[in-house]
Amino acid sequence: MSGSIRLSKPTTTLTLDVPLTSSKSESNRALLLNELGGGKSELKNLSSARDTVTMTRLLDINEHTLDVLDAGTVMRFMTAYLAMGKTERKITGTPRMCQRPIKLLVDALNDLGANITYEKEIGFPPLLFKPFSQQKTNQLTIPGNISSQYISALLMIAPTLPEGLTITLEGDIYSRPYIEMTLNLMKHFGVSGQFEGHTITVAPQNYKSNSYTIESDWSGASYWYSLFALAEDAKITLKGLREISNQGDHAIASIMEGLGVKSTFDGETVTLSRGDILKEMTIDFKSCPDLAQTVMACAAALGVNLKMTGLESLRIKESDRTAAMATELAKIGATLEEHENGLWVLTSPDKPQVSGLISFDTYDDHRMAMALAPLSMKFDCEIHEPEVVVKSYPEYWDHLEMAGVKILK
Ligand SMILES: O=C(O)C1=C[C@@H](OP(=O)(O)O)[C@@H](O)[C@H](O)C1
Ligand SMILES: C=C(OP(=O)(O)O)C(=O)O
Repeated sequence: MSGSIRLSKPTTTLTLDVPLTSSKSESNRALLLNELGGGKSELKNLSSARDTVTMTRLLDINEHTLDVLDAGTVMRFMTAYLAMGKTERKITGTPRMCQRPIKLLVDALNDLGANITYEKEIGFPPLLFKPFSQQKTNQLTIPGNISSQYISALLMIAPTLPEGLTITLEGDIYSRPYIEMTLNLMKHFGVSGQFEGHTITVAPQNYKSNSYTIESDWSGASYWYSLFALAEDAKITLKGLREISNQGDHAIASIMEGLGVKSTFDGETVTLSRGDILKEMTIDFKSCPDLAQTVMACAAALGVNLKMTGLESLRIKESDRTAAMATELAKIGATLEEHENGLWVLTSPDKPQVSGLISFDTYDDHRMAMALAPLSMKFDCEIHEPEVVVKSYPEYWDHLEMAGVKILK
């Protein structure tokens, strides 16, 4: 694929009839839980996402230095796993990964009895591991509003500790559905934990083998909701999605009702249909931060204004996502501004004044590329570095093409 691709809208009905990729969040948990349980579980429908390919590869090899590339879950989950190990190891990642904070998790693991140090800057990868000595405490306190991945990582290793673990979450709990996904999958593999108020307790227990079929990716499905909302004519059926899902991003189904998309569930299939579009929406993304870019781009193109909260964690993801979206959506005349107390306001143009090709940058961030691509239903678009999508949805451009989007490579 070249340095950029050009997208233009289909000349016939936009039609998707192939399965989505499956969830990298579920896949990466299932892989680690299987490893902790002796590696005998049958995991079906693992994601093709590079983050999952990386997780599989790193659990398989026995090398000193592990490179997670740009996969946040792999960095955080493997850090907890390696911290419990008996050998000296190192973990590193892309330059951006080495700017994503990890001190809260490292401090928590060191309090437990791990021996982790920083190779370069304190608080950031690369990390160096010496063998775990012995459990020093079974009580930890950690802020709940920075990254749920720290909490998921600690929970998954918790039952393997001789004294188990109680984690108290301080402050607001962000990305809570991801913590619940972790506990639900732990339960599937034979380990129970109690989440009451701000406290999660996991007693010492053994993981057991079990088979598990990974669900399709609701975050990946969000782009199809946006494509549907913006297309003149579309017929979209999304497969392998559960109405009662482990993934908090199934919230896209209710959010998109305000942007004119209704969902009808039938077994594991969701069919999209048209509804009314609101003029303005107020949305809290605290539980579903990965949906924010999709919803902002779609709303901007539909002329819907948004008042948003829960966007704090977007700054420390693959890119500084709020800054990146402000820059890119300005290209269709929308403004995204931060107000007091964590409020963000998207002011969308009534009729975007766009002439000619819009050229979108993607900031090494898969979700920038995937969230902006649906704008091609309304404008001719160019997407730079389209290969970034491999992180979570490698088939994205192929699926768009199959659905009828014209792609010039
Ligand atoms: O645990 C997970 O699988 C994830 C948790 C979320 O991160 P934060 O908890 O850091 O918000 C989410 O943004 C990420 O894509 C996947
Ligand atoms: C934030 C994301 O992933 P991670 O933190 O696992 O890199 C994402 O997929 O949007």
